[in-house]
Amino acid sequence: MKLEFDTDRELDIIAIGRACIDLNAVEYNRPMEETMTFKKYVGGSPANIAIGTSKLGLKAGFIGKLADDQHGRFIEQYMTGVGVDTSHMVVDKEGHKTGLTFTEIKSPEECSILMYRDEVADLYLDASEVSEEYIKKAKILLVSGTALAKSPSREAVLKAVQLAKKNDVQVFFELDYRGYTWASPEETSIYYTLVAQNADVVIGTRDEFDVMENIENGNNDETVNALFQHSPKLIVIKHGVEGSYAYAKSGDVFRGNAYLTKVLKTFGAGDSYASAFLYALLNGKDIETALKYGSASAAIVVSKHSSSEAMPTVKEIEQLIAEREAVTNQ
Ligand SMILES: Nc1ncnc2c1ncn2[C@@H]1O[C@H](COP(=O)(O)OP(=O)(O)OP(=O)(O)O)[C@@H](O)[C@H]1O
Ligand SMILES: O=C(O)C[C@@H](O)[C@H](O)C(=O)CO
Repeated sequence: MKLEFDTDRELDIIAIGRACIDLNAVEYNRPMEETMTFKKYVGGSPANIAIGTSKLGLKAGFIGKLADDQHGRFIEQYMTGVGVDTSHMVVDKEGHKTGLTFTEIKSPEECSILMYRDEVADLYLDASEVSEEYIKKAKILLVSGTALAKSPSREAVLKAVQLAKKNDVQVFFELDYRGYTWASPEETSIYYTLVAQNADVVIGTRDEFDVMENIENGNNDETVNALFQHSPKLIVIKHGVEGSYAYAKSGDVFRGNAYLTKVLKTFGAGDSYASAFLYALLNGKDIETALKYGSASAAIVVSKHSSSEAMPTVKEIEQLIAEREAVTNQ
């Protein structure tokens, strides 16, 4: 099964949401309390996906709000440098700051993030800063769930979704749940459900779908059956190193296996997976193949230090898939 896209568009994907800074522990395999040095990268799930898809040769754009400071300028320069169209990244004029994420790498299995996101510029994106002319240039609008956490960013995203639907831009919703910015589980569930029901494709971890449904230990079949009553035609549910499942509205279910690797840290897996999954779908690959691209891309990123800078090339992804298939076929 393949997804069809309008080929007559200037951009492949526009991501909307946060572009921030990751500060990744340089001395890893120790707790944050003992970590003295951090390396700076661009971060924020939708920014990572825009960077990842751009490195794979897609034409990616971004809608977001940056702080009017050195960090904001670093993000804009980095994203432009890797080929992302930053023409719709607006600069905040009210003194809001860049979101920071410190990452703790205690061991390859035990990683966590510590977010500083009070009064961050990205959540001040205003609906008036979302342009229909820009959105209609894209094949895909990629929405990050965290951008729904607070107004005015929430309304900006809802407007972007409305404009995408009006202009036949496919809406991909990455649940991307970061508890820190949300007021309550009920509020998250309401906005996640609203956007998921209006999306064409929904991607998230099992835990994130539980957040959407405001339940514990949810069941994939029940989740997808409920969403298939609405707009979605494809739903991807990720289970970490256990792999992922893609459910199509037709009833087909595809399994994506993780590629085991020497893991340095686990964060960045989801964003690299989404980038390569999108790349493969946009390049006419079937869903089974797209799952392999996503898993291979994630395996490469979890073996490296960053999320954004470590995003692989198509050649690296295809090489990893070919190597693993050669071993399996022996
Ligand atoms: N330890 C691992 N080794 C190899 N591949 C992995 C590992 N963890 C995750 N992956 C791959 O990445 C995909 C997405 O991972 P996961 O379900 O952890 O997403 P996520 O929670 O959104 O990621 P993140 O930690 O970046 O938020 C998995 O389906 C799998 O293919
Ligand atoms: O999404 C974030 O804001 C932080 C990311 O940039 C970080 O690299 C990560 O956790 C990716 O999963």
